[in-house]
Amino acid sequence: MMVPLDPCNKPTSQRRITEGDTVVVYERHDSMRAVTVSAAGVLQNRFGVFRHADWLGRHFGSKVFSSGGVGGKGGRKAGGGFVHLLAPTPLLWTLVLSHRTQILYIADISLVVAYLELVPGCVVLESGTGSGSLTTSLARAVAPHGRVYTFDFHDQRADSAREDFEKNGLSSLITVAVRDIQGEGFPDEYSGAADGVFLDLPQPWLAIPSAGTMLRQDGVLCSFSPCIEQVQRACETMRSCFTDIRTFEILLRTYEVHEGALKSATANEASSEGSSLPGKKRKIRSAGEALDSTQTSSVIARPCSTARGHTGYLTFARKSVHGSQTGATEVCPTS
Ligand SMILES: C[S@@+](CC[C@H](N)C(=O)[O-])C[C@H]1O[C@@H](n2cnc3c(N)ncnc32)[C@H](O)[C@@H]1O
Repeated sequence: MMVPLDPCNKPTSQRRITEGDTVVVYERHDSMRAVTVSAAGVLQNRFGVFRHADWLGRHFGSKVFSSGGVGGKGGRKAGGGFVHLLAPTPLLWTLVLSHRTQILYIADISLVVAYLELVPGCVVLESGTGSGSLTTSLARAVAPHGRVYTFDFHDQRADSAREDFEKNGLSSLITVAVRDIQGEGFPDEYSGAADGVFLDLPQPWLAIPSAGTMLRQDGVLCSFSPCIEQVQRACETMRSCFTDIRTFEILLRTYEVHEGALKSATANEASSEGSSLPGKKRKIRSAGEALDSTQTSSVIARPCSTARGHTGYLTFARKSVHGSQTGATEVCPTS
């Protein structure tokens, strides 16, 4: 049985792994992969050899040890490598899915879900489907009674996305169709029925009039574009039947959190080291410094040296009763 991402199913803590489930094998935050569990399956990684048979019946979230370090089911011997077996939530799925296209990541996805005001029961139209990264989070937001209708003009991408949704138990929430949305617009049958429309297309301005027709009054459109020229052109088109047009760029700063030996220091010294929690007295240690009696082990958070930079611009607009603004459109950062 597959493990649905549908949040209305049992909480992850109550679910046990069975044959055919997709699990996210987690080594660390930047090293994980999706694995389909089969009784005869074996996973080999830098931590050793893991037999899927040892995973069956365990709760999602379990820590499991490699065969070399396993003493019976669930047992542990010193030196055995381990991984965690996590349920494929939309967040994790975005990190492990196979990239058939560029995808949206969780920072942009979070803003999309919030700004489209998605709640259970909503109807969302999306194009293009791409690798289904955003679609998976849209589905969770509208579950259990809502629906995501997603369109891509590329047959194979549509097929692969459909297979992924099926595997993740999302078929009841997502319909995938092949259609040239820039050329033909969204199907008439959804006219006025969409609570939200999302576009990740090379020429979104071609699909915006159709998006306006699909949205219910007050519904929200979002267009994702990597280039500001595309944003400018999309905004110009939106002005005829949308209001409250706003563009955002999300630049995410992540921190590495790890344990280390620390030396006594004042708050000022600590902030010059780039530590978080300003104003609190804490202990720090420079690299290579020897341990002394003032040092303790503590958790350190530092900004990652490689931060993910620009992904794209998210432009949101609300369908208005009386659109048709005049004048030129200019997109520039607010001060
Ligand atoms: C960047 S990908 C979308 C990625 C997606 N947002 C995700 O998070 O996985 C853009 C997709 O738009 C599709 N596409 C491009 N032009 C299209 C059109 N005219 N109609 C429908 N889909 C189109 C492409 O085939 C591609 O799969």
